Amino acid sequence: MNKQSKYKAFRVEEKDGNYISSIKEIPFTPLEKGELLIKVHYSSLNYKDALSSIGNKGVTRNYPHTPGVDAAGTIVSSESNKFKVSDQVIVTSYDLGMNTDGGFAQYVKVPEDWVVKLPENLTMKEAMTIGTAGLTAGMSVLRLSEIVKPEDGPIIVSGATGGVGSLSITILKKLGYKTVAITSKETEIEFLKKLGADEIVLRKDFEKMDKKPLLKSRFAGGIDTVGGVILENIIKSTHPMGVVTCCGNVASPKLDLTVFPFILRGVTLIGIDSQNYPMTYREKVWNKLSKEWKNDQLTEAADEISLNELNEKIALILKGKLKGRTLVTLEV
Ligand SMILES: C=CC(=O)SCCNC(=O)CCNC(=O)[C@H](O)C(C)(C)COP(=O)(O)OP(=O)(O)OC[C@H]1O[C@@H](n2cnc3c(N)ncnc32)[C@H](O)[C@@H]1OP(=O)(O)O
Ligand SMILES: NC(=O)C1=CN([C@@H]2O[C@H](COP(=O)(O)OP(=O)(O)OC[C@H]3O[C@@H](n4cnc5c(N)ncnc54)[C@H](O)[C@@H]3O)[C@@H](O)[C@H]2O)C=CC1
Repeated sequence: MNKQSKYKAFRVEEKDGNYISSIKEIPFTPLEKGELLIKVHYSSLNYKDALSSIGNKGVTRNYPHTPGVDAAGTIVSSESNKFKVSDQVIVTSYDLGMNTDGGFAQYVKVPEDWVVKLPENLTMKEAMTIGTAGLTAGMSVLRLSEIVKPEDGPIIVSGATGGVGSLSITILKKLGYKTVAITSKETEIEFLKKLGADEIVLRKDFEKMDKKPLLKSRFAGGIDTVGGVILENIIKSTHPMGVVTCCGNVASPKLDLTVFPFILRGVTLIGIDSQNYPMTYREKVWNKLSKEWKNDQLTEAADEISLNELNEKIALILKGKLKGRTLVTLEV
């Protein structure tokens, strides 16, 4: 690698409290022991990247910064004993795209401990169609399936047209669960049915605040990606001994609940944290995503954009207007 050379990145800068993004040329910095330099072929857009790009200090403390919690690429330089030059790898979460420059760039520099070998049955493009959203969906379904089985009843999924929601529906379908998808997008009902949703519930009918501590029990479980009143209503509508996973806060980080769903119905609430998910489980989920959970439909439906188009898509994801997955190609 020529020390003088630079690489392109989608860079967010802070100017007088405003956060401005543009494509910049960044100089390479030397690798430390245990680090890898990866030439990124694909990244993908996750909600967290949008938060990073608008200056959410809970995600990124210091700017200038390159967002992108996902990257798939080829190792071009290695100071690691675990990986060698030419290995094809995936990096998702840990600190990538948060306070470490992320995947919206032609190169990323990461510690070896964050890296997963690309599973045999996945291309880099497929891996990034899955990305952090798919890993989170996989973790959610895996945890849920340890407690409730398909014969226990339907599973409700919120934020169903989004990255985590849509991938959750496809995995649940593969495992034989009946699914109920919550969406505000009446135009996407066919999309959700094609993914495998058995029933659609409109968001406006599910986000009404109800002071009652329990609602009629309707679902064996839930995969919630939005938080707030929708998560409250899912928990209050879950069957005895059912389970709800919680990973997101696009609607709200708040929960206003009583203990009754937990102590009168034995409902379990499971928090999902993909960022620090241990490597052993991470590899297990990636292997399932590459084999029995693999879904070609979403790969085909994914939108593919370049770094130049990121700003436009970030504005849409923040408004809840994106559907499925958005791949970012760094291939030239
Ligand atoms: C792909 C994944 C996702 O999409 S996750 C969802 C998107 N992410 C977010 O919305 C992040 C939101 N985070 C925040 O808004 C803030 O971090 C906060 C409100 C949760 C906390 O901010 P605050 O300023 O109140 O906390 P401190 O920085 O003072 O920290 C307090 C305490 O918590 C620990 N902590 C902070 N952030 C995290 C984190 N992301 N994961 C785990 N732990 C966290 C922090 O280390 C402090 O503990 P201490 O023992 O004192 O070090
Ligand atoms: N805990 C973890 O490890 C992870 C958490 N997340 C979180 O999960 C959530 C979903 O992430 P993605 O699927 O990447 O985002 P996304 O933008 O692709 O999907 C969000 C979905 O929620 C819907 N939505 C938006 N605003 C809403 C509202 N007010 N009420 C109800 N629905 C609303 C959108 O229409 C969309 O269908 C985000 O909060 C993200 O930060 C994502 C990945 C990992």
